[in-house]
Amino acid sequence: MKLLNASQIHQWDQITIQNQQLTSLELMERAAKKCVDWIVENLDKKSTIYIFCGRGNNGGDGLAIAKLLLSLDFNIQVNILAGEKSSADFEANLKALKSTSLEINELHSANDFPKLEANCYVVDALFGSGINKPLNGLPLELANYLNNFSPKKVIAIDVPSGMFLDHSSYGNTIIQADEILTFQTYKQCFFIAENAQYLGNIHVLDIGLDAEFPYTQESNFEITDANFAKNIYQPRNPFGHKGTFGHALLIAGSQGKYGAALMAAHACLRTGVGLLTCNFPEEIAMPLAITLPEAMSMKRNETIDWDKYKSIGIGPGLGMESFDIIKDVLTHTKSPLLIDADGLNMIAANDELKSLIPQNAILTPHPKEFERLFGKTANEFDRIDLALQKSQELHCVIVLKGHNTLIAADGVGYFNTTGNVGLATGGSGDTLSGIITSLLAQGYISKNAAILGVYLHGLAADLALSKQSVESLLPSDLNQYLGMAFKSLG
Ligand SMILES: NC(=O)C1=CN([C@@H]2O[C@H](COP(=O)(O)OP(=O)(O)OC[C@H]3O[C@@H](n4cnc5c(N)ncnc54)[C@H](O)[C@@H]3O)[C@@H](O)[C@H]2O)[C@@H](O)CC1
Ligand SMILES: [K+]
Repeated sequence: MKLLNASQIHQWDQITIQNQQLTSLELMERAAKKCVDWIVENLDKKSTIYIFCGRGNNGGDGLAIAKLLLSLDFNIQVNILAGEKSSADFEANLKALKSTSLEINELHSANDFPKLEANCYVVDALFGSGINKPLNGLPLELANYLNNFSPKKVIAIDVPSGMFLDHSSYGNTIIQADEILTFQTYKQCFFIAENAQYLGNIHVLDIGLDAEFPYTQESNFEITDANFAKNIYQPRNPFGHKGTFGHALLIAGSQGKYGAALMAAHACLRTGVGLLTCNFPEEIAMPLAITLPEAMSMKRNETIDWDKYKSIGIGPGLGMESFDIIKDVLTHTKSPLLIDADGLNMIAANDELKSLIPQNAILTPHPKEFERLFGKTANEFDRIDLALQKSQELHCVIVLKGHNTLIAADGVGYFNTTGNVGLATGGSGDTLSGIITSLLAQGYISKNAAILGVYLHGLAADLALSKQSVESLLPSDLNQYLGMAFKSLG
C-alpha cells in the first residue's frame, strides 16, 4: 500500500468529493460518524470528554464529533481556539453546535483552559493534515497543558496535533496521543521512531475515500502488509529437489560470538534453503553438527568455490578481524550477497571495501551501523532519505532495522508492519540474516528477499507471543514460528 503525503491526502479528499458528488461537509460528517462509532465502543460513557478544536477541518471534525456525542447523551465539554480565520466546514459545524444548548468555551489565552476532571478523556482535534508550522503561541501552551495532565486517554483525530505527516517534527511539541483515529490510510509519520512517544494505538477508519486514487499517485514510500508479502511469495514447486531451493553459504561467527553464527544458520535452514554450508570458526563445527545436523561446514580459510553457491550471507558475529575474508567475498562473489553486522562495520571502516560492494547486495544495518557506513543525519526522515539515495547510488538494497524496519530499494522505501519490541534483543539481526540469505538462495530477487525476509521475521515474532511475552521472547524462538508465518502466505 502506497503512503501518500499531506498534499496527496488533501487531493484524495477533493477527488472523493467530486467523484461521489458529496459536499465536503458530508465527508466530514462521515469521518465524524466513524470516530463516534469507535468512541461509543471504546470509551466509558460516565467520564467527561473534553474536545479541543482548531479552526480548520480537523477542528471541524471535532465539532461534528461533539454534535453526535451530544445526541448520544455523552458528557462533553467543547473548547475552540479563538481566532478569525476558520474553514467553511468548521463554521458550519460551529453554527450547528451553537443551535444546541451546549456551551462552547473559546480559548483566548491560557486563562481560558478548562480545569480538567480527573479520569476524563481528551479529544485532540486542533490540527490534522493541514499543519504547516510547529506549534507556537497558544496552541503550544495548550499542548503543554494537556501533556502535563494525565487524562484517562487522549484520542487524536487523524494525527496527534503538532506532528507533520511527511517530514520531521524532531524537537517540536506534539500532543501525546493514546489512541489515534486516522482517516482511510496510515500516514508516514506513524512509522518513524522519533515520533514514538507521541503515538498510541493507531486505528485506521475507512471513510470511503475514492478507491482508485492511490493507484494514480507516485509515492516513494509503501507499507508491506500481508497482501504485499503474499504477492511476492513463491510457493514451492512440488517436484522440486534440494537443488531447486539453492545452496547458501553462511560466513559468520568468531570467538565469543559463536551463537550469532548458529542462530543465523538455524533460521536459514528453517526458511527453506536446499543446502547450507557454514563457514564458521573450527571450534563450533562439532556443536553445529550436533545441533543442526542438516548443515554442512567448511573451514574459515578453505578456498571458496565461487560457482557453487546461490547466495552468500556474511557478517553475523564475524568480528572485526576478518578483513581478508570480507575482501575476498566482495571481490569474487558471483552470487547474491547479504552483508550484516561486522561485515558492515569492516566496510564502514575501509573505503576500499566500500567501493567493492556488488550491485544488488543486501546491507542490513541497524541505525548505528548505518551511521558508520553513510554518516550522521539531523533526524530520522533525513536518515530514511539518505537510505533511499544510497540504495540508488550503490544499486543495492538497504534494510534499515528498527521498529518499522525500512527496506530501501531503487529509491523506494518499504516500511514493514510486522514485529514487536520482543525483537529488541541481541541475536534478532543474526536470525534475520539467516532468513534473507535463505530466500536469496531460493531465487528471490534481492528486493523481494529483503521485504519478505523482514516480514516473515517480524511475523514469526508476533506469532511467538502466543507463548512468550515481549520480555521473554528470544531470537531462537522465532525458528519455531517460521513455519506458521509461511503458512499464513499460502
Ligand atoms: N473534506 C475534507 O477535506 C476532510 C478533512 N478532514 C479533516 O481535515 C483535516 C485537514 O484539515 P485542514 O486542511 O483544514 O487543516 P487543519 O485543520 O489540520 O489545520 C489547518 C488550519 O490550521 C492552521 N495551522 C496550521 N498549522 C498551524 C499551527 N502550527 N499553528 C496555528 N495554526 C496552524 C492553518 O493555517 C489552517 O488554518 C484532516 O486532518 C482531517 O481531520 C476529515 O474531515 C475528512 C474529510
Ligand atoms: K489532531
